[in-house]
Amino acid sequence: MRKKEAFPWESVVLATKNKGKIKEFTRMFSHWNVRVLTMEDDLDFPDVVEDGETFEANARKKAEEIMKATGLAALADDSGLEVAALDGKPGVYSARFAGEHASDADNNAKLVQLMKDVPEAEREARFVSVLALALPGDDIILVRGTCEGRIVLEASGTNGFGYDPYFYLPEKERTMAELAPDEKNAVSHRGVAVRKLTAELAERFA
Ligand SMILES: O=c1nc[nH]c2c1ncn2[C@H]1C[C@H](O)[C@@H](COP(=O)(O)OP(=O)(O)OP(=O)(O)O)O1
Ligand SMILES: [Mg+2]
Repeated sequence: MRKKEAFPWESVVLATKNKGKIKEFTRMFSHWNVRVLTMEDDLDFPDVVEDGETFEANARKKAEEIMKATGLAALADDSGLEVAALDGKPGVYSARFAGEHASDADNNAKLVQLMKDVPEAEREARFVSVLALALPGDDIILVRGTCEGRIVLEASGTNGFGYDPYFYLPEKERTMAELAPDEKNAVSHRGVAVRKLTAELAERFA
């Protein structure tokens, strides 16, 4: 059996309302020595306004507010898609690209609309995930993971969430939504960030 990763607290609460993220974190933390709680557990879970201009600012805000409300170590993820031909958009506005209450389908439709006249060779994009782990007290750890790919105009695959069906990974010759959960975690922005967080915790709390 795989050795459990050390975690300095007994529990961690996932400071997110995104079911796709919850699935991915739960899977990645299954070999951590920690109890993972979510908004489904009976916790005080306030709505956090994401008004920061950077992934770091929003991740920090989500983690700190949920840590304060629950009294538990809280892990937040602020993530999104940066498209080169769109000057890095939608970036921190990825969840609200097509409007305040936009669905993944609405956001993807807007992406395809804006990308359809961009030559295929110029469709580079990257996913970014910034994780903030707010520890009880004032301590906070921030890490950033990225994943490079290309935008495609036709959806492929049904795994994952968000922009995954339109995000093609040249080295895998598949979209993110065509990868199995463990394959996604091995290459994704979120997977990269989780491994950085593991290393940081090992260094600080060895
Ligand atoms: O692996 C991913 N695969 C596809 N799309 C992704 C991914 N990671 C982030 N994304 C997109 C979804 C959403 O449009 C935005 C995140 O927005 P973001 O505010 O961080 O998350 P959210 O509002 O869904 O949940 P919450 O803030 O409660 O964590 O980027
Ligand atoms: Mg959000």
